[in-house]
Amino acid sequence: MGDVADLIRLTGVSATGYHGVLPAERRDGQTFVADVVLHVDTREAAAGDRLDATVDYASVAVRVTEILAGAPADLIETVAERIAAALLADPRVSAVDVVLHKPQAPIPVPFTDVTVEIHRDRATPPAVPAPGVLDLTAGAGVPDVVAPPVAPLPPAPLPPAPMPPAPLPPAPMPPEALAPMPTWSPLSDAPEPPPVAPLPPAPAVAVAPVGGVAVGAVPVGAVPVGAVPPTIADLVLPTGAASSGAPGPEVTSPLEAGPAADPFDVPALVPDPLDPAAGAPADAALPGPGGDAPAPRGQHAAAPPPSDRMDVAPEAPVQAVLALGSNVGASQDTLRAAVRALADVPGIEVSAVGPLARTAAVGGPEQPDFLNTVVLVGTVLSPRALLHACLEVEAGLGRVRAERWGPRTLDVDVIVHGSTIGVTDDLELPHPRAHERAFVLLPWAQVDPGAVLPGLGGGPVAALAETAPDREGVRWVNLDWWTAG
Ligand SMILES: Nc1ncnc2c1ncn2[C@@H]1O[C@H](COP(=O)(O)OP(=O)(O)OP(=O)(O)O)[C@@H](O)[C@H]1O
Ligand SMILES: Nc1nc2c(c(=O)[nH]1)N=C(CO)CN2
Repeated sequence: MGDVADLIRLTGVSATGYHGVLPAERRDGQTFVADVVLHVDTREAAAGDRLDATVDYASVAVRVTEILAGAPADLIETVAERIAAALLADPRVSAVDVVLHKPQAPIPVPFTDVTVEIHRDRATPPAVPAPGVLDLTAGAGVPDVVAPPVAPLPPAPLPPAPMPPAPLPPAPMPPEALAPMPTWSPLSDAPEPPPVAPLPPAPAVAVAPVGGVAVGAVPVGAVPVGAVPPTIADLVLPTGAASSGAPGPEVTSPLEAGPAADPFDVPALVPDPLDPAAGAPADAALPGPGGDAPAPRGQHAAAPPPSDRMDVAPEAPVQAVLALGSNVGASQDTLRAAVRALADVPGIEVSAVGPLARTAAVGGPEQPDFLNTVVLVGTVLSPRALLHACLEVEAGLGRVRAERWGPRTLDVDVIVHGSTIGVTDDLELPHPRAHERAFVLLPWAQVDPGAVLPGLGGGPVAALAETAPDREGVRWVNLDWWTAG
């Protein structure tokens, strides 16, 4: 058998794992990808056309995934060795080649990938026992960190713009092998984990009304086992399905909408103070400390005139886009709480929630990756009132402003408010850096593929996302985190 040069090659098997020496790697996880080559004499299987006489590549893929998502190791060398050991445990395999990729490794300069590549055979056996053998020895293999209790699925690779449905992970596994992803628990890494029942498929429409949606404590990076990522079309809110109360604004591209339906339409930027319909001052629309409703429309004629265009409240709801980010604490829970808090603000109707992206930090000191998403809202608040609502939500969830672009529990930026374009001391619209931030543009383009960023440097959001310098640092963590939670 050893002299036969038959090879079974399996490439691109990926899973989120918790390997690495940095605490953030142990806490947040990242994508690991394995390519394996099995040296197997395939003649007997071919002659009899018998699967049982060869190595079932689907089982190999599942086993590799278990190891990638399994007990954390400091080194990818160790993970590669474990894979080699597990595959060589099959006596029909005379040798294995393993390439282990860590494309999101914390390397402080641009890079594409880092790999280790090993060859093991009967003469050069693996340096570690196969996981499962290892785990039977007292104390061995017990991970020293607490990782999410649910094994995360590999993040969906970024779809090429302009946004076809996100492809499934590349492993060529049959459906029955895909559904029961192994569960890894920090307390036991049992050699043969019981199969996990797949959840029902993800709902057809991933964008949910906010009111009344149950909030589950989903750990960062976790995707419900068996959940099928929604298609991009699923992520686009059907008009009118947005809010729990009055119909929400249309969430369509200004390119697609006719002039009368332009979601970026706002009244004149500098309203006639004598015209009561022209706009309310920011404070009238801001929720009070007790959550007061904004001033009823038509009752603000006596209010002082707006101080600048950012205080002009639109007559009818306009669409605004808010970008949310977090890289301190239980980020996914924080983002979930933030969306709910925004939805609770009088004058804001959340109409769509974007997918969750894990993104390398842009600017600032060295810091952990962010979780980012965008939220589309319809609002009757003025731009400044909307900003203040965002700042209050940040503060309510514990944000402390320390250093610029430093780590933060929660950041909520106003990206656009209707068609408002302007710069004041405290607010610039559109957000001055949105056009170059893939961590904003990619989730936005996912949830509204036809979106257009107005203003200088603006353009179709999907196209801007394609050239944004931080694009390579963005990975989908969870396409339906909002509805699946
Ligand atoms: N479009 C905008 N959205 C949010 N804040 C803005 C905007 N334009 C100006 N600001 C001002 O920026 C101030 C600082 O915001 P913040 O601390 O969130 O900045 P940052 O998130 O660290 O950096 P960046 O603005 O690059 O995202 C806010 O208090 C607000 O007054
Ligand atoms: N990846 C990422 N990088 C950032 C982010 C963010 O939300 N995500 N926010 C910043 C300031 O708002 C600065 N840098």
